[in-house]
Amino acid sequence: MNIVEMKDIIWDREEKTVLKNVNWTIKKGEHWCLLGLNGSGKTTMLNMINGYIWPTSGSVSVLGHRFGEYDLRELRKRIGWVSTSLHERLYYNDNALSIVLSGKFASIGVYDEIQEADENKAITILKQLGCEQLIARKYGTFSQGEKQRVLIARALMNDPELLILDEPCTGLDLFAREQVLAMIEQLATIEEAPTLIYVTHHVEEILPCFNKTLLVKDGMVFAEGNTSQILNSHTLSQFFEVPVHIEQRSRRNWLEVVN
Ligand SMILES: Nc1ncnc2c1ncn2[C@@H]1O[C@H](COP(=O)(O)OP(=O)(O)OP(=O)(O)O)[C@@H](O)[C@H]1O
Repeated sequence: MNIVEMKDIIWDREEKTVLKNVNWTIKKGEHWCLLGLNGSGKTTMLNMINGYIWPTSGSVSVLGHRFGEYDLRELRKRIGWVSTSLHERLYYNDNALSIVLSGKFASIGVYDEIQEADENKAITILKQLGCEQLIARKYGTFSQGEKQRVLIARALMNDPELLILDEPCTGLDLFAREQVLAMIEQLATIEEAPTLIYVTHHVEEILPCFNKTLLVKDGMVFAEGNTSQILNSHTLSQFFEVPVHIEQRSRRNWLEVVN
C-alpha cells in the first residue's frame, strides 16, 4: 500500500491552473521534504492530501483509500497535521494538555469524554517532546517555538500513520528552530514512526531523516527522488533560477547564492 498516490493531478481555479499534472507517490518507509518557493503549490497539494480540496482531474489516494470511496473524517484521524494556520483556530485559554487531547478527535476543542488513559497518553507525549513545563499553562502565553512543539504533540495523539508538517519552523529563532528540528529527527527514528511530509522554503531545514525530496515549481514537480541526488548545486541553480552553491555540513545542507 502506498501512503499517498497523486496521479495526473490538475487543479484549476478561476483563470489559473494551480496544479499542472502533478504525479507523486509516497511509499512506507519514506520521509519526504517538499521544497518550493512562495505560491508554488505546496499548501494546495497538502490540502488535497487531507481531502479539503478535490482535483479538477486526476486521482488521489491516501493510506490506501481512493478519495470518494472512504469517509474523509475517519481518514483525517489517521493523518497528523501541523500548520501555523492552526494557531489562530486554537483557544487562547486552553492549556497544553487540552490542546493535545483535542488531537484525539481531530477537532479544535475537546467535546467528547476524556478517559484517564487519554490524559496519561497526552502527558507522556508532552514529556517525550520536552514540554513538561507547559502542561498546565495557557496556549496563548506560549512562545512560537513552544506552540509548534505543542502542535506536534497534538498531532501525535492519534498515532497518525502520516504526519504533515507545513513549515513548522516559520517565525522561530535559530534555537527554537533547532529544538523543533531535533524533535522531528527524534520522532523519525522511533519504531512505528509515522511517514513524514515536511514542507519548507529552506534547504538547511532538510534533516538527514528526509530521504526523499520533491521540488515544486509553478504548480509542477520540478524534480523528485533521493534527497542526496536532488540537493546539488546544478539542480538547485536551475530550480531557483540563480546560481547557488550547496554544501553539506553535519549531515545538513547549506545553500549560498553565488555572485
Ligand atoms: N482557492 C484558490 N483560488 C485561487 N487561487 C488559489 C487558491 N488557492 C491557492 N491559489 C493560488 O495557487 C498558487 C499556489 O498556492 P499555494 O498556497 O499552494 O502555494 P505554496 O507553495 O504553499 O506557497 P507558500 O509557500 O507561500 O505558502 C498561488 O498562486 C495561490 O494564489
